[in-house]
Amino acid sequence: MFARPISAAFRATTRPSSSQFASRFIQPQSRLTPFAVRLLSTETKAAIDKAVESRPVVLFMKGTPETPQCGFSRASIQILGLQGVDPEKFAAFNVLEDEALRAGIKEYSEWPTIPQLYINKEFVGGCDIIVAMHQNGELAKLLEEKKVLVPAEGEAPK
Ligand SMILES: N[C@@H](CCC(=O)N[C@@H](CS)C(=O)NCC(=O)O)C(=O)O
Ligand code: FES
Repeated sequence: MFARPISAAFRATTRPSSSQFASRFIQPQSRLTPFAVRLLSTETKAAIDKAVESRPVVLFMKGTPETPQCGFSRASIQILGLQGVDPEKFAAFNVLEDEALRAGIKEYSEWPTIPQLYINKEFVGGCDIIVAMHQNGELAKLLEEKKVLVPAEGEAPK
């Protein structure tokens, strides 16, 4: 399932009524507050939960696997391809299609940048981590363990 956009779902669920609108934006008590301001709405969180659960391997990226719009997303998708991730077990979500997703995923994962990789609903990391895990063999081990690779010829499908 490559590049199935969830922007429609986001648009449908994140438009607030005027009364909801104010409550989405909690003002910090002071400029020195140690706590981050929470912007992630329940609706956006639910939509991201759904995206993360949609397939075993999920990449939030800029652009699509066929046409990445950033080198970090391109490198990440290339590595998943090189590793032999089964397209049936993979979904990509284009954050450039939805501002709520682009902002929301950063808070959801507590990670400030795109791309972001999830495997079996667990956040793995961004591009640097994907590259490092690709180089040190950890990614191959993880993908094998989670049975998300295209079966080798002659191997029974998992
Ligand atoms: N070092 C990062 C590189 C990714 C990165 O720096 N992404 C930037 C530029 S594409 C980003 O997402 N900035 C925030 C944004 O564009 O919303 C990683 O390991 O993933
Ligand atoms: S879009 Fe400029 S570095 Fe990713």
